[in-house]
This record gives sequence, C-alpha cells and structure tokens, in this order.
Amino acid sequence: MSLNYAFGFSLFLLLLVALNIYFFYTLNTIGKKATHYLVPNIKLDLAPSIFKEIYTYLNYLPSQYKTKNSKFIEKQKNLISLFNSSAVINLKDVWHETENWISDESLFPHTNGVPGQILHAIQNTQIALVDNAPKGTQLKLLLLLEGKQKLYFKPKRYKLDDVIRGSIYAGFDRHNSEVFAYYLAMVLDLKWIAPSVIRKINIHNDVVPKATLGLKKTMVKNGRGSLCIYGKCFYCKRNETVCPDKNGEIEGAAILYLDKQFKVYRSPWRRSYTSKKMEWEKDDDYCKKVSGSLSLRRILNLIDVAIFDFLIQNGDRHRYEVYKDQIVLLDNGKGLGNPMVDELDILAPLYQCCIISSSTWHNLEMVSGGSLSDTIKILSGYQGNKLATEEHFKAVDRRLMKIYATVQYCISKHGTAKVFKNL
Ligand SMILES: Nc1ncnc2c1ncn2[C@@H]1O[C@H](COP(=O)(O)OP(=O)(O)OP(=O)(O)O)[C@@H](O)[C@H]1O
Ligand SMILES: [Mn+2]
Repeated sequence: MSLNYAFGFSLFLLLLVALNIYFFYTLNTIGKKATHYLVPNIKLDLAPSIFKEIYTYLNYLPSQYKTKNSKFIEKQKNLISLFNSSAVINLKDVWHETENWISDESLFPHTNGVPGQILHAIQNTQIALVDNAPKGTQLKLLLLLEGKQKLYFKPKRYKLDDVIRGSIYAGFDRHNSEVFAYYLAMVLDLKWIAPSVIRKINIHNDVVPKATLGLKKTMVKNGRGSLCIYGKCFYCKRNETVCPDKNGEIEGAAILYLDKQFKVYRSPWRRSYTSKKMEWEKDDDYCKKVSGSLSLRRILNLIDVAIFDFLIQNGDRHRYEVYKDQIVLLDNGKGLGNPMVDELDILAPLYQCCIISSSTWHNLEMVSGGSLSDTIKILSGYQGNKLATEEHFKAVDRRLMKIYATVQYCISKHGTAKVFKNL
C-alpha cells in the first residue's frame, strides 16, 4: 500500500516537473520563433560572456533577418547595372575616366557600367613591366600596364576548397579573398576599396619578357622544368614558390594600385600575434579608451571595417590606411580561410562600442536571407570569376545573422537611440 502510494506520488512529481519545463519553454518563446543554432559549448565557456549573450539573440532573431528584404530588389538591379555592361569599351577611355575621377564620395566612378569596365580594363590591358613588390610580408608582384597604370598581383596559393586551419591569421594570403572583398564592399556600399579581379598572367608571354632583373633573380625552375617565382617580401622563401599551371599561367588577384598618399595608423583592435592578450581582449570597457583619442566618425568607420572583416573572417587588420579622412579597405587577403569558423572577436569594435552608423545598418538589413551571397555571385559572374566554394558563400550569410544578433544585443543593452548614429 505504502509502496503504491510512493510510486503514485513520484509519478505526480514527475508530471509536475514536465509541466514546469513545458510552460517555461512556451512562455519564453511566445511571439519569437526560435531557431536553434549549435552553440559550441566548450569554446564558449572560454570565450567572453558577451558571446553567450550574442548567441542567445541569434537564437531568437526576428524572422525578417532570415528572409529576403523586398526593398533590396531595386538596389540589386542597380548593382547589376554597374557590372553588367554590354557596351563596347575602349580601354584608354576607361583608364582616362578612372584616373581623372575626383570625388569625396568614392575613389572611383560608380556610374552605370563603369565598375565592370574598370575590372575589364584591369584584366585585359597589356602588361609592360613586371617587378617584385617588396612591401609587406606576402609575395606579390607589381604589374605596370601599357597606359602606366599599376596593379598589385597577389598570386593564387590555395585551391578554393583548401581549408586554412590554426590561428585566424594563419597561412598565405588568399587571392580570392581580395576579389571577394571587393564585391562584398560594393554590395554593402563601402566605396573606399581598390577594384580587384581575377587575372591570369602567362609566364612566357607576360612575365619573362617583361620581368625586371630583380624579379628574374627571384625565379627558379622546378622539378618539371617550369619557371616559378619566390619573390621578395618579408616571408618570401626560396622553397615556397608560385608556379604556372599546365597552360603556363599564374592566376592571381589583380588589384588596382592606388598612387595616393595615405596616412597609416595602427588598429586599436589589432592582435598581438603571440599568446599575449591585447588590452581590447581583457577590458570590456576598452571602447571608452579608444573614444578618448579617436573621433566618432573614425570609430564608426572602424566598426564598418570590423563588420566587413568579420563577414570574410579577415583577422589580420593590424593597421589601416586613411585617405580623405576615410579608411581605405586595403589588404583583404586573409579572409575565406575556413568556412566553418566564425571568429566573433573580429566584431569586438561593434560589441564593445555598441554603436553603428545608421546607413551601414540600413545596408546590412537590405541583404538578409541570402541576398548578400547571391549578389556577390551574380556580380562576380560578369567577369567570369568563381570566387569561393558554396560553404564560404553560406558562411557569409550565416555571419551576417551574427552581426544582426550583435546589434540586437546592443539595442537591448543601450536602446536604439544610443546604438544608431547619423553622421
Ligand atoms: N591597392 C593598393 N594601392 C596602393 N597601395 C597599396 C595597395 N594595397 C596595399 N598597398 C600598400 O602596400 C602595403 C602592403 O600591402 P598589403 O598590406 O596588401 O601586403 P601584405 O603583404 O599583406 O602586408 P602585411 O603582411 O603587412 O599585411 C600596404 O600597407 C599598403 O600601404
Ligand atoms: Mn596582409
């Protein structure tokens, strides 16, 4: 009898607990449709508690951030018209227009068809001279074109599906990351970037006959008799060459060289590149310190750059160049390393300052629901470039949702009026 009673009572208790859990769950999800993301627990335990909060907002992201924004249709048409030009173009005219462009709004013309024409000119203008570009740590070449324009050429080091593991700044530069970054900037209306496109140069026709003596000295024959380049740069090594493919071609990112005077600054959120933690990694109030020495405009600009870098996972922006009081997005080669990794601390300027320019937010809201990756694919298609694997494209849309979640976290903490800034 007493055993039966105990059994009945435990059943009752069990039912009570189950009901509790059920009501707790429904009350918490009323009005919010939850999508559960796999939150990597072990890693999060070691990460700042802010990450846990951001992931909570990610799980309850309003549905508008997961579907396409109908307002983007018109904007996408405009973007397409920049790159989809069927006009027969004269390379000289394009270079003339590009070089004489003066504006406080952009580095280059963004009128109908012109960005696509600039890329076409970068891909097709004859090469007059090829030299080493010794500035920086990574192997790159300087191409002088027939009309005297200069290009930086960052050669392909990896296949598109190679995954770079290890630290966020591991490995060589990724040539496709440079070009991907350019289209990403165009979609997000970030106009302070150098046009960049995939170009193939022929070792026998484009390089050897046009190579400077200095470049020739950094070329060696490999086991198969191909002429390879090891270049001149801080990390360049004789046994880490770039070799032509079976057609004698070297693929790379051809980036328009900007012959301008930049001011160079060290990024306040730079990494230590050692196991030592930087101040921003230890102090959640770090933004206050930065605000003491930088203008609001510059901080908002650094936050735009952090968002941009987070989307491609470039964790190597140790310094930044400024032209006309705007950060120029130079050196975007350390993105697209591992499509499975979203290193949230690249967003530190955003979650530590909890402010964002209203126009940036507007541009981000436009490209929800896969529009961001779709549009990069469409625009780069006009130059015949395949820039990344499907995993990388998906990763960019996934990271965009994490940016939305971070802004939601900021709004809940400080309120809309404090988060969005108009300049
Ligand atoms: N398109 C460009 N036009 C003009 N100058 C450029 C351009 N891209 C880069 N630079 C300049 O050349 C320097 C080296 O280029 P970049 O940063 O791309 O090379 P890197 O080898 O990746 O260098 P690091 O290892 O220091 O990051 C930059 O700091 C910048 O000042
Ligand atoms: Mn670099």
